[in-house]
Amino acid sequence: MPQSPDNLPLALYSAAQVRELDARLIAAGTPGFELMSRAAHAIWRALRRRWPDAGALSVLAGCGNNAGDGYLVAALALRAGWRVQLLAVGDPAQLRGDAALARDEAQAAGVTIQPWSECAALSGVVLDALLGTGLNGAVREPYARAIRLLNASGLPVLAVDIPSGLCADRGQVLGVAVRAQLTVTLIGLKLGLFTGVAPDWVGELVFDDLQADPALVARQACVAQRLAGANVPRLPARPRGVHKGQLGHVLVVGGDRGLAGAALLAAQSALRSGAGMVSLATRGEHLAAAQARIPEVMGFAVASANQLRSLGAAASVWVVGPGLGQGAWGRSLLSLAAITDAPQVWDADALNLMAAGVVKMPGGGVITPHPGEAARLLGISSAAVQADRPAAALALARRYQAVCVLKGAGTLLADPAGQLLLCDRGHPAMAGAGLGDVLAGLIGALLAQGLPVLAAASLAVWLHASAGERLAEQGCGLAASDLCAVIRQLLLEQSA
Ligand SMILES: NC(=O)C1=CN([C@@H]2O[C@H](COP(=O)(O)OP(=O)(O)OC[C@H]3O[C@@H](n4cnc5c(N)ncnc54)[C@H](O)[C@@H]3O)[C@@H](O)[C@H]2O)[C@H](O)CC1
Ligand SMILES: [K+]
Repeated sequence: MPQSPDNLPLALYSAAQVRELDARLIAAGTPGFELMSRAAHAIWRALRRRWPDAGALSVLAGCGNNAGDGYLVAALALRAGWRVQLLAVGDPAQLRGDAALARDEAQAAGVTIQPWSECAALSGVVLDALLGTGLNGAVREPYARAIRLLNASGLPVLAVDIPSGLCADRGQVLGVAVRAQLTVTLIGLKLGLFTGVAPDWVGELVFDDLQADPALVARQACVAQRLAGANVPRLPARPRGVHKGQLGHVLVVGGDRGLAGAALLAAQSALRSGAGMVSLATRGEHLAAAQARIPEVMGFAVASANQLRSLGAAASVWVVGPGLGQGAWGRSLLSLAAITDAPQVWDADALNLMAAGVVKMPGGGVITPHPGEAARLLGISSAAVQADRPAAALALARRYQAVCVLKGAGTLLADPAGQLLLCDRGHPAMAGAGLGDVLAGLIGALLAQGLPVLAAASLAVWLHASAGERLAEQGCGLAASDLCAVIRQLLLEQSA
């Protein structure tokens, strides 16, 4: 069965770190060619599991060790009775070291090496053994042409280690990339397989550690960690005698005229996620709706910062921004938040006003930008944010001395010290209105219940993405109130 996200390792590496790991394993006594042979067997197992009756394999081979993996898979397939064609996009004479050995072993097994050409007829399953972690820039010809023709062929593709053309560090397409149905990645997970645009190019992901010594792997520095398994924080167990006063008081500030829903969703989320008390500071005209929808929430009509002051003093956590708007009312309330010591979560228009230089969040809180808000906060384009999401998240965490939750497929969390976490749960159906408000309220509730800032943001992101995934896979709509209910269910499951 394909590995579920929780079966994958937690460490995410850069291309350079995986090369370091390769070198460490070789230095520790495992020959590079042995690693390559193990890689080939892992790829061949995954290929037969996914396409057991294909019977035919076309290998597109480059000139590095990624190609070496491909040559050895071609030999395994031929020995298993499959029809095999190996098309060399680069000059096979350029192969060096282990890759040259692999080429020679393939030829000895009867594999015929044909030069790739535009009119080469591919058939069966195609093995992308063109480029791996050695990709060093936009894909050059003739590799680019070969990749375009492969993508246009509609044939099933297994990518060796990483789809050719996808940057192993940032998950960006460098000119052109192979769109794979299955990627078999080796020795270490690359960050670029989970961030940027990778989820649309990698397909099903299978990992094989090539029997690497776990103690040696544990010593290898990584660039990020996945939020999964042991890495997902948990709320402290509640003593039987606990009362709501010990579970924090979240103050949600937002809901300008016509924008009440966002603030209500944030308040509802904070309440459903276990905060002891939740207050909503909003426009007076919204109070009736707020009380009707969530009677447990204490609603307060505030017209200016002065009316917010006493309310704010009673709160242990502020969630500022949902439906705040960027007018005088929102600016007035935000100016008080900016001088408040309580831990804060700034979202939506609070971030836009901060990007405009109106105010700055006190350090030590959480900012939750989507790529557009992140772009405004960094003064760059959204495309630039998406082109290097890890760098954007880390830059925002440093600039605002806050935990940055950079939302989107493969949500990233960065802290000012440079720690980077990635959540690979979620679902495309989550790209909708209101879900950011639910996340902001959820982070506030977990902060209010005593989790440290990064832990609260991490658990919230994981719960939010897992709940969205569970609802979407059940074919349910993603109404924010349904999401709150599943988040509560997940919290109960976690504490069971
Ligand atoms: N023992 C090991 O090291 C193992 C490695 N594994 C596989 O090896 C690749 C990494 O191999 P490497 O030789 O470092 O690089 P690549 O094969 O990815 O590519 C180098 C090759 O590609 C050409 N090239 C680089 N950039 C471009 C570009 N922009 N356009 C065109 N061509 C480019 C370059 O000239 C070289 O010819 C790793 O991914 C694994 O698949 C084994 O899996 C495990 C053992
Ligand atoms: K590849």
